Amino acid sequence: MIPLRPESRSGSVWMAVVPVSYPTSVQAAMSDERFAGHEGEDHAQEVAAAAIISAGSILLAQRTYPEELAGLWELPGGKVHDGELPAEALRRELEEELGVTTAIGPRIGVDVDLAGAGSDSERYVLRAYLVQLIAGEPQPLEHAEIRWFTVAELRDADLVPNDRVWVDDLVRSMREHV
Ligand SMILES: Nc1nc2c([nH]c(=O)n2[C@H]2C[C@H](O)[C@@H](COP(=O)(O)OP(=O)(O)OP(=O)(O)O)O2)c(=O)[nH]1
Repeated sequence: MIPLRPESRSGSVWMAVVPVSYPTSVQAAMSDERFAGHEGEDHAQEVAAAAIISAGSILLAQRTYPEELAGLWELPGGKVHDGELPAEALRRELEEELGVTTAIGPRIGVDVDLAGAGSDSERYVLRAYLVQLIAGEPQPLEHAEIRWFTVAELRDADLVPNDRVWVDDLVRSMREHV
């Protein structure tokens, strides 16, 4: 069985979570990303990843491919398609990968350059967003497994290499959402 929401341990209530409104400045910054970089040759496609944090734990997903990443843990998410906003793409990916409805919040951590993430010659940049679960019970629809990690477990986890730079930022957010 998949360990589900960490609140089942603490007994606190999850189902009452409602979408949050983010400040206009945050929304504007997120919208602007669709147009960022289109001027020059330096344009990078985005991979959007979700930091789903609750009761001091974070939901990670175990990759099945490619071979060098199989078995490692990542934030669920995926590539932003042409014409999509990052938040739209992330909501779509989380519906596809976990079967949940989500609200996408502000960015967390630094941008990570992904060398050769695609089969094409595109450059990719990986970005993480704080995300709230709105409806549905997360399921591993496209991953080997999903699991809630405590701070200690996250520090010890076999993360995909690119995500390791985010650990301190994730821990800070986990401590704010206890
Ligand atoms: N989703 C996700 N991808 C990550 C993370 N860290 C990291 O290096 N990546 C890399 C792995 C992949 O090279 C790329 C994202 O690919 P993906 O396979 O998740 O995205 P996707 O579903 O849209 O792509 P595709 O397989 O359909 O082409 O970013 C992370 O935390 N989450």
